[in-house]
Amino acid sequence: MNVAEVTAKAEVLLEALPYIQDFRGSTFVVKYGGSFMDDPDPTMRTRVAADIAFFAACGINVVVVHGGGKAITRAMEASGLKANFVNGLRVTDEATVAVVKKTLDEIVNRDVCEAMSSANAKPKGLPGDTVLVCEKLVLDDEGNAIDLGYVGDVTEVKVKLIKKEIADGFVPVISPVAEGYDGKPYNVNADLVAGRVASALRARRLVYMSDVPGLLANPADAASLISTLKISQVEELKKKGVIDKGMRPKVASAVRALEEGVQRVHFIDGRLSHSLLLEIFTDKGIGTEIVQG
Ligand SMILES: Nc1ncnc2c1ncn2[C@@H]1O[C@H](COP(=O)(O)OP(=O)(O)O)[C@@H](O)[C@H]1O
Ligand SMILES: CC(=O)N[C@@H](CCC(=O)OP(=O)(O)O)C(=O)O
Repeated sequence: MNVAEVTAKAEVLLEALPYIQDFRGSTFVVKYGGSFMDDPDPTMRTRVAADIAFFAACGINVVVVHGGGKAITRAMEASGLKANFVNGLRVTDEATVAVVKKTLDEIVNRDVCEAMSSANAKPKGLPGDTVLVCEKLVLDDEGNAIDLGYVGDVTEVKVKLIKKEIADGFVPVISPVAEGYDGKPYNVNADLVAGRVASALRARRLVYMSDVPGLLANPADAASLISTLKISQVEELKKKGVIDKGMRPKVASAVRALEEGVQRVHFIDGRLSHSLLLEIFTDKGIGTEIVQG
């Protein structure tokens, strides 16, 4: 390696220094997206896990919430059940919620923890219904009455239990299931869980990783990235159909988290090598940042 190459490497490290100094002791919540986790290339998951290990080594308290929508749909099909979504949320009857819980806790959570262990990130898998309480979801994101079956809306995050794991040096890895007031497990959209967990922990950063570069003005055109989205622009983009499908719960929970005190919310592409590190530790982010205003 010549001097210029060595210097360039040092410069990259130094660019991260003020961020590392500033973020030490802060809490980040990372939504480990369902879609990109499904990629057949396992190195994708390992790279994200390495980024999380990097944060943890810098003294940042990372909490992971994972999805698993595609894995659930596959497991439903294998059981002869048909997946059906309303505004990005899965219609969940009694047979479906059993498949959801089994798939998330026994397959996806284990996979995420394995990827993190291989990057020495010290994961601690937490079935969501051990740390999240919910009521049945009865209103959609427009305030209209809705009945999706066993779909919950998180009302309590057991912050003490999560903080205890962090204090013991673990990265909590939470599945998107919550315990209802009837003691039964409910299916909760993972983006909504990530937002509620971030608010409850007063996180400094909430990062949603998915399989798109961020929020796109035209979902069919990857080059149409909206770098900064103000809360005041959300309604219009919803009316135009730009914020649709899986983006609806993502944007709704991002807005709510900001209103509840989370400092910044990012949407980034989990398929892109080390997008998490680049978004947080460099001067120019790469995805969509959602801000107050
Ligand atoms: N304006 C938009 N920009 C980007 N993606 C969009 C947009 N509108 C809808 N989407 C869809 O949202 C999906 C991401 O949400 P979701 O399926 O819930 O992903 P994940 O499971 O990774 O959280 C994208 O794959 C895309 O199909
Ligand atoms: C109520 C609801 O829709 N729950 C989601 C939970 C998993 C999830 O959100 O996974 P992704 O992040 O991969 O989409 C579902 O059943 O698909």
